[in-house]
Parts: sequence; structure tokens; C-alpha cells
Amino acid sequence: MRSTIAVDGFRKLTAMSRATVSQFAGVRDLVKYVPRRALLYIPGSNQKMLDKVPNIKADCVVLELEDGVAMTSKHLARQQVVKSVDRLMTNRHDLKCFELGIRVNSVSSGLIEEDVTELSKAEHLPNAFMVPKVDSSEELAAVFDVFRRHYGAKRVMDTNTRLVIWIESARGMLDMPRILASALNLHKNSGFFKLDAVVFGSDDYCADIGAQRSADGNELVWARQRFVACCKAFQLQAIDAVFIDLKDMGGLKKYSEEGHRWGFTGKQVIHPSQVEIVQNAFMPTAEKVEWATELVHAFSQHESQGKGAFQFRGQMIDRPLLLQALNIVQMVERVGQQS
Ligand SMILES: CC(C)(COP(=O)(O)OP(=O)(O)OC[C@H]1O[C@@H](n2cnc3c(N)ncnc32)[C@H](O)[C@@H]1OP(=O)(O)O)[C@@H](O)C(=O)NCCC(=O)NCCSC(=O)C[C@H](O)C(=O)O
Ligand SMILES: [Mg+2]
Repeated sequence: MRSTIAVDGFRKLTAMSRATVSQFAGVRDLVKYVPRRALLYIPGSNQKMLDKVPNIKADCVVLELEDGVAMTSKHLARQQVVKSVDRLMTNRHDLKCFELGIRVNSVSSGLIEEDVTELSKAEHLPNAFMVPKVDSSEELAAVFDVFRRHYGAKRVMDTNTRLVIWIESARGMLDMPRILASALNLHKNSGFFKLDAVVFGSDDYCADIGAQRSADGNELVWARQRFVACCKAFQLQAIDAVFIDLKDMGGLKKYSEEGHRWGFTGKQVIHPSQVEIVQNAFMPTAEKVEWATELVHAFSQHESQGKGAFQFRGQMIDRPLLLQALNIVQMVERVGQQS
């Protein structure tokens, strides 16, 4: 299996690299790197699915209050999610995922206030709060405000809760640089909710621009490529479109591998059967892991001799290549520790 090869490859090289990589902790926050190859939704209204969470091996599990929950079940979903987050976070070391998040409803839905009122009654916070349909920086300010009012800044700050947002409209897509910059500034000023990843809400985006989903996915090419560029400009993880055809595993693999090649860090999944295919697609190959580990080592040696650029396996290497290599090493290190 592709991922196993990559992890094994990494393990052989890890002793040499770990000390070397840690020298670059200032370049990337190595401690907090969260793999999000597969981000799985669990509708909060479905208790049977919520009960499966402890054994789910998706990198990121999203307890869903938004579009996966019918309008008539919002109240039930909030109550079940409150109980689940307490149960799951009490035994967080038994969880198989790297991140447990809760996706609330959007600011524009008018439901977020009630969501956060209920969620703040839980004793525990999730690892991340997740906010869909962010269309403007003003909406983000409203998100910080509602959480600050119900939780108190100290409570959110003390738990180091992360923020993940969804871009799902033409307006959001065009304003992405401003939205992402203001999320990072809001964190700087408030001390809580560090934005860590951005998710492309492709189905809502298609609805917003009036596009129809097709088998070749051409209608999303521009948006997906712009999305990745904007995320990466702010050093944020980019999570690719959901693949809704549950029976088409070949198609899922193809789009996952394409997303990985295009720079996405992971993909949304809606069913447990999609998790492993997506995780494998977003895992670097053994050759890539070896390249990254040796590059990081070589960079360290050259930097200590005062050289910022140098030749490595016939390629010119400088800082951007170091960052790419660190992405790979951090991802495999976390996945290797978990497996
Ligand atoms: C799509 C589903 C409704 C299908 O559910 P179901 O009909 O029950 O499927 P199966 O019979 O194949 O299920 C087999 C077993 O697996 C469990 N299961 C299924 N899905 C999940 C899940 N997501 N989490 C946990 N467990 C799951 C079933 O319970 C069965 O268990 P058992 O009976 O014990 O064998 C369902 O998969 C589902 O609801 N998925 C999530 C849907 C959702 O949340 N959608 C909203 C998010 S997507 C989105 O918003 C994208 C973005 O914002 C955009 O705009 O693009
Ligand atoms: Mg959506």
C-alpha cells in the first residue's frame, strides 16, 4: 500500500532527520502540524454515526451541524454534539483521528448564535471550530465576536482551539486574500482561533455561480487552482472538494491524486468507505519522503556554511524548496506516529 511504503521509508530516515528538522521549527510550527488528508463529516443528528467516532481513522473528524443536518433536526444535533464532544474529549487519547472539529452554521444563516450558545454548555471544547460560507472579513469578525461572548476569550485561548473556514461562493473566492489576511489578523489581535486550514465548499460554490457538476469537473478547475494559490500564499492547508458519488471509487482516487498534485493538502469525505483511498492519495511516495528528508539535512549543512542556495540531486535548492520538504516530513512524521 502506498502510505505504508511512505511511512516505512520515512522511519528508516527519521533518526537522521528529526534533529535536523527541529532546527527549522521557526520556519514552520512543527509541533502543531495537523495532517488533514481526509476530513470526514459526521451529521450531529445521527447518534449511530456519532457513536462510531472513536474508531474512525480519518485525520480530521467534523461533528456536523450545518448542511448535513436537516433544519428540523438542528436542536437535536446541537444536543447530541454537546454530549459527544464531552465524551470524546474526555477520552481524547483514545481517538484515532488527529483532530476533532465541530462545524457550526454560517453567520448568514442566522443559526450560529444558537449553535454557539448550546456548544458553550459543554465542558470541553473540540480541537477546532469550523465555520462554513465565509463570504467576507466582516463575517469573520462576527464569528470571533459570537465565540468571545459565549465562551469568553480566556476559555478559547486556554485550550488553543484552532479555526477552519469554508470558502463557498463567488464573492468569497474573489475576496479570499482579504478574508484570510483578516482571519490571521483577528487571531493576532485577540489571541485565539488560529486559522490553520481552508476548505473549498465546491457544491455550494457551484450553486452560487450557477454551474452544473460534470464528470470531468472542468467547471471547477479555475476555482480549485485559485483556491490553492490563495491558501498557500498564507501558508494555510487547502482542503479539496467533496466527491459525492459514493460508489465510484476509481473516480474518487483520480480526483484525490489530482488534488494532491495540484497542491491540496487533503480532501473532504462524506462516508467512511472514502477515507483510506483519500489518505493514500495524499500520502507522499517513499521516494518523495527520502528526497524531502535528505534535502532538509542538506539545507541545514549548507546553511551552517552560509549558503542559502545550493545544488541537490541536480536541482537548485533554496528556501521555498525547504518549505515543501518540511511539509512532507511533518505530515509523514505525524502519520507515522499514529499508525
Ligand atoms: C451519505 C450518507 C447519508 C449515507 O449514509 P448511509 O445510507 O447510512 O450509508 P451506508 O448504508 O453505506 O452506511 C454504511 C455504514 O457506515 C455508516 N456511515 C455512513 N456514513 C457515515 C459517516 N459520515 N460517518 C460515520 N458513519 C457513517 C452507516 O451508519 C452504516 O453503519 P452500519 O449500519 O453500522 O453498518 C452518509 O454517509 C452521510 O450522512 N454522510 C455525511 C453527509 C454530510 O454530512 N453532508 C454535509 C457535508 S458535505 C458539504 O457540506 C460539502 C461542502 O460544504 C460543499 O458545499 O461542497
Ligand atoms: Mg457547503
